[in-house]
Amino acid sequence: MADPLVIVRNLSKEYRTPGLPPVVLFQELSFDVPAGSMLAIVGESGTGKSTLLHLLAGLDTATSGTVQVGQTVVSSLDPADRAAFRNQQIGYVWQAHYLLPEFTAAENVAMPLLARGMAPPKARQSALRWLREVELESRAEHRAGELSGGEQQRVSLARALVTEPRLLLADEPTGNLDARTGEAIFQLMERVHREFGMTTVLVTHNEAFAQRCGRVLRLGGVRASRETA
Ligand SMILES: Nc1ncnc2c1ncn2[C@@H]1O[C@H](COP(=O)(O)OP(=O)(O)OP(=O)(O)O)[C@@H](O)[C@H]1O
Repeated sequence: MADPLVIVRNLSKEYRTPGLPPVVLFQELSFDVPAGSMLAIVGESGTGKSTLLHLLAGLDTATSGTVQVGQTVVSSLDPADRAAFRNQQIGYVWQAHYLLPEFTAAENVAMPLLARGMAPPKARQSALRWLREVELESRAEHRAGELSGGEQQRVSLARALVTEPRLLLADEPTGNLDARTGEAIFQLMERVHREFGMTTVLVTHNEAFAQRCGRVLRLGGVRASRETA
């Protein structure tokens, strides 16, 4: 078994609003994600799947417990260091892909590299390479707003991968797509995982996709049960 890339220990998350009962998402959750593996997070709506992904990415802070990615204890970073950690180590595929519709596919994919200060021609070259990987090079010069939902999700995947992150996090990447397009996106993620050994954690409502990941973490109420993770 490979060394863990992600180590989660005793992670709890609850929301407290004065005058309202606390919302407890999960308590004392502990699991590892071995380097090079693919983990699905499943569970009913509202059980905290997106919140857990946010905690892994350092987009949110836990009530207690720790999240470590590689040598970085994400849960103890200040906000500026968390942002730097995300830019350097995390690729994130959002459910609503958040592409900039007026910019071309290539420009959208290049953006994380430009944000790092890479020279535009070099960033463009990498963007085109990743658009080729997601089989969308022919649409590189089309505005994102002109692409179909499935094509936009492929651009979003290329944008998440262009920085060659250590960890790919995807929040229901097939959620808004028809079954055939969802299958194509999932196959693409499987291929990236296989060919690049990309450690991948994805949230899905699709049990068949979850089983294909090999490792499943099921969230349910205040108790999170581990199946094969
Ligand atoms: N600031 C907040 N205050 C109180 N409750 C919150 C707050 N933010 C999120 N929640 C609650 O936390 C719960 C978990 O939300 P989350 O989006 O992580 O669930 P999910 O499992 O990803 O759901 P879905 O499958 O519907 O996307 C929800 O019930 C939500 O209302």
